[in-house]
Amino acid sequence: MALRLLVASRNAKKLAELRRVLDAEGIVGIEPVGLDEVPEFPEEPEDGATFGENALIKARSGARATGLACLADDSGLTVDALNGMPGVLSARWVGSHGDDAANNALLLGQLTDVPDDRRGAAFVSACALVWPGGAPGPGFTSGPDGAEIVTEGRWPGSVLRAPRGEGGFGYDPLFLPEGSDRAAAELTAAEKDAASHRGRALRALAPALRVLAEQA
Ligand SMILES: O=P(O)(O)OP(=O)(O)OP(=O)(O)OC[C@H]1O[C@@H](n2cnc3c(O)ncnc32)[C@H](O)[C@@H]1O
Ligand SMILES: [Mg+2]
Repeated sequence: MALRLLVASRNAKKLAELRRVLDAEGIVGIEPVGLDEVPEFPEEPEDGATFGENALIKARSGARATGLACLADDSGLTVDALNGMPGVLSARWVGSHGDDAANNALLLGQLTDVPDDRRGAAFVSACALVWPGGAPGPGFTSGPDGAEIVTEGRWPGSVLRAPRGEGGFGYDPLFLPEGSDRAAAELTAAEKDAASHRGRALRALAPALRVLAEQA
């Protein structure tokens, strides 16, 4: 029987990306389930100082509430000219949560006077996997809600001067990946997954997911 893995995100587009990369990795014996398929549980504030801390907050609370192995991503855009911000505040840069258009407009405004050679930025994703009852073993350490592992992926690039493209979500229309002549929002889903911070973090987690699938 396949092991049920809770993929804990309230962001539908992020969730779709996580599911897509999991699918592409072809890990046999894991069945991803969404938050809408488990009984509701209270959300904990994402108040960590780093992406890794926040990813663990989400994955630990999902695992604790459901008893299922739980995967969570915490991610954002770090902009050099803003000393790494919006960073962990990316989803709520305007103050309220999850308004992509307003976040993008604010970021563009903040960078109006920043010249092209200082518009460097990177997307960062931390993916955390928490396994209740799991043994610390290859890659896993012991945490309060089970064995756990955190991986990180980075996608370097720069911030454009105007939005481009309709794909992806969040800051994708403003992000020009290094070596690309198209914005992240102009890439196909497969192109984004191959290069993105989330794709990289999740692929780094694949060996641990295979261990989990085998021992279930
Ligand atoms: O916490 P969950 O429920 O997973 O959903 P969320 O949208 O709140 O996710 P985060 O707390 O990790 O915040 C991530 C924000 O960073 C931005 N972001 C992350 N990954 C991105 C990507 O691939 N493309 C564009 N923007 C991204 C976007 O604004 C997200 O809302
Ligand atoms: Mg969030």
